[in-house]
Amino acid sequence: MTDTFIGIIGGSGIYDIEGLDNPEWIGIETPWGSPSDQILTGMLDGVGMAFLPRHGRGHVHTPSSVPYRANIDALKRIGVTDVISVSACGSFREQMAPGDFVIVDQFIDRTFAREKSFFGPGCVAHVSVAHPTCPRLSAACLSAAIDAGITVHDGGTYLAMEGPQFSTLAESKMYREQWGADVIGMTNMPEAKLAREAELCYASVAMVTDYDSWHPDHGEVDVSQIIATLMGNADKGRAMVRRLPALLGADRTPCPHGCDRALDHAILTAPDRRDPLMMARLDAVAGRVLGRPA
Ligand SMILES: CSC[C@H]1O[C@H](OP(=O)(O)O)[C@H](O)[C@@H]1O
Ligand SMILES: Nc1ncnc2[nH]cnc12
Repeated sequence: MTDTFIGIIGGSGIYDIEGLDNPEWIGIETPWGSPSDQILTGMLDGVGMAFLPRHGRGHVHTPSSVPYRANIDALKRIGVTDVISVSACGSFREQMAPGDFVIVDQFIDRTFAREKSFFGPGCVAHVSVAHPTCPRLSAACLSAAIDAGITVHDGGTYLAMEGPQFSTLAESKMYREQWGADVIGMTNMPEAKLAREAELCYASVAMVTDYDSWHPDHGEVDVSQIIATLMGNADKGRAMVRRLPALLGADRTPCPHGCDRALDHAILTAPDRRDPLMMARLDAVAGRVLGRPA
């Protein structure tokens, strides 16, 4: 049994969370560089909480420039056990309307200009992301959203695009009609893959802000509309977060789905061929299986 420590990665429009006991912004450096910002830590109902604004306060990072590896490493390094992404997304489904939440359970990764792994030459590893989100953590998010009176959809496929431009009409139609995606955003990949490599449970709560560009009755997406929808629904996000500690509890049992043991059989590089510099960089992410430097 360990202590639950919930990490929230706040997306566009979410740069702070309220209501923490003993709140403190702390600066963390990682072998992968600086995270997007300092991390706000504190307690909520007796459970440790950490909040990291994905784009930084003041929104300085584009979806491509977000330091995804540093963000996940920093959360792991301070002891976070469960990471919840709260993001804005466009919807490909009539019934997933602006203001609704979607508990994402699958991804199509169309990003191409980002570092996608902690591993590499000198320490090669392959983890499974067949089920990229944690069912236990996702179920807690679903319950929290329902308890908060939010219209929430249980499951959905998130298409992660590179951006920063929104999709063309042809792309929007293809993702929706041929590829079966339900929502679209620019940030949950490689974040989810990196969380799996770091043996962190990861859930994605996506708030629908628009119908992208496919919908005949809605104009094309624009950023002011997205931010207006986000601001108009910010209380919902806060209400959901407030309920999470009670649902997850302070004492954490091992993940029944194995998220916290994802590296058990993943590392291929023979111990005597491992690069010591890589080993040092992986101290937080893979220390459980590689051993931590003395
Ligand atoms: C604000 S418009 C597009 C921008 O919003 C979403 O960010 P996040 O996922 O961090 O909430 C989307 O992915 C784009 O990065
Ligand atoms: N339509 C959209 N496409 C990509 N990212 C988004 N974030 C919010 N709405 C979006």
